[in-house]
Amino acid sequence: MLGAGIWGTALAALASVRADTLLWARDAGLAQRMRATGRNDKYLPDIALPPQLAIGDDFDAAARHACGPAGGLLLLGVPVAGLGGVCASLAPQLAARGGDAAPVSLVWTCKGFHQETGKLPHEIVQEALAAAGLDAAATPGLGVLSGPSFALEVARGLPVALTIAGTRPTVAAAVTASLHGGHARIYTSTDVVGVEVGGALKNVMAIACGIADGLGLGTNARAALVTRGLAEMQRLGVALGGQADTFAGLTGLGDLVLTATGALSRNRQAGLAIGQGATLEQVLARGMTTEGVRCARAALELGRRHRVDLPITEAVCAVLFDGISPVQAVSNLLAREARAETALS
Ligand SMILES: NC(=O)C1=CN([C@@H]2O[C@H](COP(=O)(O)OP(=O)(O)OC[C@H]3O[C@@H](n4cnc5c(N)ncnc54)[C@H](O)[C@@H]3O)[C@@H](O)[C@H]2O)C=CC1
Ligand SMILES: O=C(CO)COP(=O)(O)O
Repeated sequence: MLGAGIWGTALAALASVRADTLLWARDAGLAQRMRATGRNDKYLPDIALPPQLAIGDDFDAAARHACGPAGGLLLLGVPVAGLGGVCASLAPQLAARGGDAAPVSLVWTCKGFHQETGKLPHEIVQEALAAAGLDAAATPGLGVLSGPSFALEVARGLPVALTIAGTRPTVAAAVTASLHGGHARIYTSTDVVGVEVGGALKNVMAIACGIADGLGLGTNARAALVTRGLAEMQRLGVALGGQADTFAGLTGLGDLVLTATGALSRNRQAGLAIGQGATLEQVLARGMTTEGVRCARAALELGRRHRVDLPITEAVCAVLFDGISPVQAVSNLLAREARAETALS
């Protein structure tokens, strides 16, 4: 597992029950403390890490751990902003593998789009590997792991269901072998785009729901935002090549409901604070990974490029970046023309 934030640490602990697992932290001090105390004091201070989980700060050693002749699974626990850099750093290890080596799978867990270009995570990964000179034959099986999963609950051993969408069957098999069982259930999919769009946009919708709740608009308003937010996620996902059905699943509706309503969501917390009068600067100063803030503008731009109407995303962007008050944004949404309740048009 590359990345020892809250999600990377929780997933690595889970994987270590079934597979020989090494967790890489870029912060050498954190890695050292985790080894010494058996806890990640920065991200998961109340959780005792399993003693069998290996922890290190040597990136190449971590990459080698999963890239040996016997094959393996590289799970990436970094946010979208770190995805391309980590993949570029992995390329030499992947390129050095012999043609007869067993398959390696490269699976990311981030939820968002590239902040400036709007690229989806799989595009960022493919471009980073190609730019680092990796040819198609050496490119590992790729996949995205997503679904409703607050890291803290997973780390506490509570039940969770996740979906792996991969480019090859070996990817789903590797993730299932490492994570399925006990309190974690793994479903498989081939819809990488649908899973990625769901994961990215549900964060924007969670900000919208947080804003509405922060304003005290009530549970009717929240239900309306969840439902029409899902329609928005599905419209953009289908326009980008995803499958409509995916949005009714764990990585669409499931993660949307969790994030839009669950108190542990950082995106929802950001929206709540803004609805209660905080500024974006104040919210960002808390230093929490809030992918919905990072990718909302890119989502809107993707919608424009593909002629997809994204009114809730537009309202969130107006509040976050254009100085529109939350009250005004809600009133703009309500003032839209009456229309048929369809998802895809
Ligand atoms: N926290 C959660 O419950 C879940 C989070 N996710 C997703 O997982 C991703 C990571 O989120 P968290 O673990 O929650 O964040 P976090 O803030 O707890 O940890 C982020 C980790 O990535 C590292 N990192 C940050 N920027 C980097 C860069 N440029 N290069 C290399 N490493 C970098 C940090 O050092 C840290 O170890 C996000 O995209 C998030 O949406 C997905 C499912 C659940
Ligand atoms: O993706 C998540 C749960 O599935 C975590 O959501 P937040 O990033 O809003 O905390």
